[in-house]
Amino acid sequence: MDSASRSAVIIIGAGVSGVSAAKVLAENGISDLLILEASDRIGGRIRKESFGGVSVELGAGWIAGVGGKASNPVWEIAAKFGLRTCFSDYSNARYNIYDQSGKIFPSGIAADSYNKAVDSAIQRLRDLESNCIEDVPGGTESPLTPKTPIELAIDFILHDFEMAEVEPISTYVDFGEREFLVADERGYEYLLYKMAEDFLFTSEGKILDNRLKLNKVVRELQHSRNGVTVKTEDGCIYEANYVILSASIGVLQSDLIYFRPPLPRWKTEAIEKCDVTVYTKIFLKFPYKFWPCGPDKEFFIYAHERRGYYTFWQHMENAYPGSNILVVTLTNGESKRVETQSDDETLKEAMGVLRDMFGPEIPTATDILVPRWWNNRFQRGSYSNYPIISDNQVINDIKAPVGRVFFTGEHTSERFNGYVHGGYLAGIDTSKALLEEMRKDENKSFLREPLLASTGSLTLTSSNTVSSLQKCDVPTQLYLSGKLGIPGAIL
Ligand SMILES: Cc1cc2nc3c(=O)[nH]c(=O)nc-3n(C[C@H](O)[C@H](O)[C@H](O)COP(=O)(O)OP(=O)(O)OC[C@H]3O[C@@H](n4cnc5c(N)ncnc54)[C@H](O)[C@@H]3O)c2cc1C
Repeated sequence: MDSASRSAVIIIGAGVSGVSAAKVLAENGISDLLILEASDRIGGRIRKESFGGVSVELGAGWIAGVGGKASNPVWEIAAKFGLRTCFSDYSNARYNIYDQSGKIFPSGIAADSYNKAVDSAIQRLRDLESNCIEDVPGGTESPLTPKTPIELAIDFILHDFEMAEVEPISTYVDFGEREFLVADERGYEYLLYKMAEDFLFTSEGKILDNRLKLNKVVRELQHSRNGVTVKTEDGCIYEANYVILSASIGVLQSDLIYFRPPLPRWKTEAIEKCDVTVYTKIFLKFPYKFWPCGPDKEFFIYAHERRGYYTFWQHMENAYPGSNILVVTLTNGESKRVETQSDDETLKEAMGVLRDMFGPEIPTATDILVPRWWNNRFQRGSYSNYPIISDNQVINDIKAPVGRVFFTGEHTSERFNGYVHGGYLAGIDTSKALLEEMRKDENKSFLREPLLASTGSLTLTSSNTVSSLQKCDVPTQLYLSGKLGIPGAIL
């Protein structure tokens, strides 16, 4: 059992933000770091699994935001390491809408419904901006409120999928509107291993460095001006000068991690204000194809009177020809509902929908994979979703450090929250902010040397500042009196 070993920085979580944060620290000479990850693998919400003979992505699947003026950094890393991807063309999805009797809606009706839904969404946005209505699901009834199955299906596509959002999204504005599906047997997570290789000891594709500790569920963070003590579920205690916490917004909203002293109110209020989207991709394997194939048929939609009921479908023939796999995406309420039932029940429902669309003769899927992001206590959802009209203070408060605890993760990315590149860039930003803080701390310790020398007790160096302070009463008093060290106002 590890007990009270002390590091310069402990990073909690080895998703993309934790790994990118650690890499920046290592590149800046902070090799005395420790990564504590709750699960038995790195990657977090980037996660592949073998299914039906291929590698499927349970979490992030697309590199979103490609082809614009600026280059998406994740796209650059993918290109550098030759990750296999496949362009996703959503533009025809709205012309592949099936009703419950298996008929495809004529393109004119589909186009009219789509335009109506866009008008409705724009109107709603304007109303929200002028504070006419509260942003509640279902909102106020208007003639444009979706009611029929096709309207509900399009409304779902518009609002629950980023590809058809009506308000501009920084990812697409900055990096471009194209999206590429990762279709690589090594998985999207391969990029994380390649990033880790730069600063952790690896051999034959495995990370063997003991600065990465898996299966370490952090349950308590005790923080003070002197440092941070981290307690894990298995009873281990780690100490550090600083902590970077990359757990998701859903985890921060849960009671998994106990802060001592508790986080200040401005922090907890901001954390509560951010919504969590649950987004679930259900994979189904069939003995043979019975759906139309081809690039313009990759995505198809099922119109049902229940909004979001097995609405959005994708075949995997473009990514993995011959795989005979379909993917259906559920969100929020439907995701949570399905997470609580057995996979057999889910299979039955999905088959009912497919038989509506393609007839009673189609074969039953031979295998099903249902990820459970909501019930995963290390995730509690899929990604952050700030209110459309949100004030910048919320996100600033979410990412602001509390004393020696720094926060990172996709939810702390002002422009790209919800995306892999958001997590990646957030990790870099947080580490840069921490390095800046460490530099300030170092300068302060340099300034206080003559003062401390006059006490005749000890001289602090930048590397041992915090641990020495902990051991010595006199400088601790000076430190706590606010004359030295980090400002008292932080806590
Ligand atoms: C189903 C789904 C689909 C998505 N699709 C896309 C997509 O197509 N494109 C895209 O760009 N993005 C997509 N995303 C979002 C993207 O995956 C995330 O934005 C990104 O991976 C988040 O990275 P992160 O490092 O912020 O968090 P995480 O990946 O969640 O990393 C945090 C890590 O902290 C660990 N942790 C949590 N609590 C503790 C604890 N107490 N102690 C120790 N460790 C802890 C977790 O196990 C995890 O490994 C999707 C996400 C999901 C779930």
